[in-house]
Amino acid sequence: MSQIIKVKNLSFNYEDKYVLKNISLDINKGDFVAFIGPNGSGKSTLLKLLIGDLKATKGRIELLGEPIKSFKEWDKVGYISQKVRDFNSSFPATVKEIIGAALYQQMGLFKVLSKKLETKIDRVLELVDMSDYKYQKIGELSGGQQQRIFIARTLITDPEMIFLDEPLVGVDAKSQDDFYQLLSKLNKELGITIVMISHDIYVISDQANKILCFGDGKVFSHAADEFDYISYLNQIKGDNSTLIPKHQHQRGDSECC
Ligand SMILES: Nc1ncnc2c1ncn2[C@@H]1O[C@H](COP(=O)(O)OP(=O)(O)OP(=O)(O)O)[C@@H](O)[C@H]1O
Repeated sequence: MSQIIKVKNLSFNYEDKYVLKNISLDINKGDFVAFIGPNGSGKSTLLKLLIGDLKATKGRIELLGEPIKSFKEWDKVGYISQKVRDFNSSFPATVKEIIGAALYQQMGLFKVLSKKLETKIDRVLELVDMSDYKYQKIGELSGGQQQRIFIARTLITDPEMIFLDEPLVGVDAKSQDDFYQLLSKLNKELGITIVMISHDIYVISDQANKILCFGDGKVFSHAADEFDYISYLNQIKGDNSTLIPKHQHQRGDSECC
C-alpha cells in the first residue's frame, strides 16, 4: 500500500507551548484513520498542519510524496471542519451554488464545459444521496444534510484524501449513522483516504482501520482491530489531562515517537 501522508520528526509549538513533540507517522492510501485523545492533546493542530494551515516548528510533512512546502495539488485534499455551518434559513445560496463555488478555479472552463460540470455536480449529489436538494437553499437543510453537501463540495475536485475535524458535533444520532455510512462508502468504494478526529470511539471502532492516539505531545498508532476500546475508555474516564491515557497497548501497535 502506498504512503499518501508521511510525517517525520515533527514538532509544533504555539509560542512557548509545545503541542507535538518529535512525532512520526505514515498514512497509507485507502486508510480510514481516527485521531483520538483527550482535549487539548493536539489532534486539531496536527490536522491543521496536514492541510497547510499551520507550519511545523521542526520536521517534515509529505503529501502524495511531495514535501508540503512545495505541494500544489490542494484539490486532492478535502477538509470538513468541526462545526456544522450554522446557516440561517435565509442564507441565499442554493446547494448547487455552494458546490459550484468549489469549481471557481475552473470557471474559465466552466463556461465551455458547463454541461460536463453540471453532470459532475449531479454525480456528487447522487454520491451523498442528496440529489433531491440541488435547488434548495443550504440554510433550509439540517446540520447532517449540510455536512453531506460539504462532502459533495469536497468530492467535486476528486480528492484522494479527506480530513474531518469532529464533523458531527450537534448532529442527531440517525444523521450521524448515515454520515458514517457515507464516509465508509467513499473509503471502500472510491478508495478515498479518510482522516477523522472523533470522540465517538465506538462508532470509529466500526469504521477505522487505524487509530492514532494522542497525548503528552506524542502519538501512538494502533491497528484498529487490536485496539482495546473498553480499557481505553475506562482509563480516560474523568481524566482531562494531556497525558497519554495509560491503556494497554496491544501487540502490533507501534509507538510513533
Ligand atoms: N491558536 C492557538 N494559540 C495558542 N494555543 C493554542 C491555539 N490553538 C490550540 N492551542 C492549544 O494547543 C493545545 C492543542 O490544541 P488542539 O486544538 O490541537 O487540541 P485537540 O486535541 O484538538 O483538542 P479538542 O479535542 O479539545 O478539540 C491546547 O492546549 C490548546 O489550548
